[in-house]
Amino acid sequence: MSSAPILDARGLGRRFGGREVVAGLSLSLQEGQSLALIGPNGAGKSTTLAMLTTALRPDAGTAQVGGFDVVRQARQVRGLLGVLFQEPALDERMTPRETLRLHAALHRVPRRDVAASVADALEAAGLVEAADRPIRGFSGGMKRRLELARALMHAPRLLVLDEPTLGLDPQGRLDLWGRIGALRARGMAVLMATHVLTEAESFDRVAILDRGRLVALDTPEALKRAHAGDPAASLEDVFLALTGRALRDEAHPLRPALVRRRA
Ligand SMILES: Nc1ncnc2c1ncn2[C@@H]1O[C@H](COP(=O)(O)OP(=O)(O)OP(=O)(O)O)[C@@H](O)[C@H]1O
Repeated sequence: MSSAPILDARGLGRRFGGREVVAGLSLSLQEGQSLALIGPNGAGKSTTLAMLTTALRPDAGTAQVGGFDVVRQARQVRGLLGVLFQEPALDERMTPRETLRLHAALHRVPRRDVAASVADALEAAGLVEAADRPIRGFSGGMKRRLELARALMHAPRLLVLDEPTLGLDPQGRLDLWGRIGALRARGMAVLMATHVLTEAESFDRVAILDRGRLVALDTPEALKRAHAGDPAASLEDVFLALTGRALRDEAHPLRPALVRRRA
């Protein structure tokens, strides 16, 4: 049981309006490992994460988290996941304390533990002083820290991040990376989709997605050796070698994904 993967997806697929957006996608992740999903806009990264986190029903294949099926056992799956979506998901009229209390209630944290667990999360997020102020006036970095602390409150076994540093200033990015790095060092499994290839470099394995298909999956070093012929190459070079197209390293501020509503 201990060697069972925390995440196991086989032949996952999804269509929108007859168009295959994700096709035949298989990947797995062991406890304590990290996997970065990279690919250009529209490659299917967010759709993949939405299926793996039970937000979207796959129309082909299967996926399990901790041995639970993402479609038939969605509630158990959600209990094992901490998720940071691409688009901030906070009610800005609420305060951090209210937000964390609500999360504790939704995840059935025992009543006697709620105050301590909210206090720990506020401390971890560096939001003790701002705990009772409406989120509305917070910086992007403060909101992200709150979302991360909330995602970790129910001690998830797998943290799923969709473009976690999108929209953050350099200091906010650095701060968030420090936090995610510390979690990885403590053995939390992390699955992340990103455009920022330098952020994927430090992950145990990198999956390259292009037009909904997995084109390579290996350690960053092995990908560079095999596809760019040079261990000093960048993941950008690997993507270019595999697809013949460049992949921009910078997150675009006006990406359509930010304004699109997912069905
Ligand atoms: N609800 C939807 N309805 C119709 N098409 C969709 C929907 N969601 C995603 N798509 C389409 O599926 C394709 C993959 O989108 P997805 O958001 O998964 O890609 P991505 O790799 O995450 O890109 P980005 O980095 O821009 O978010 C895109 O062409 C997108 O327009």
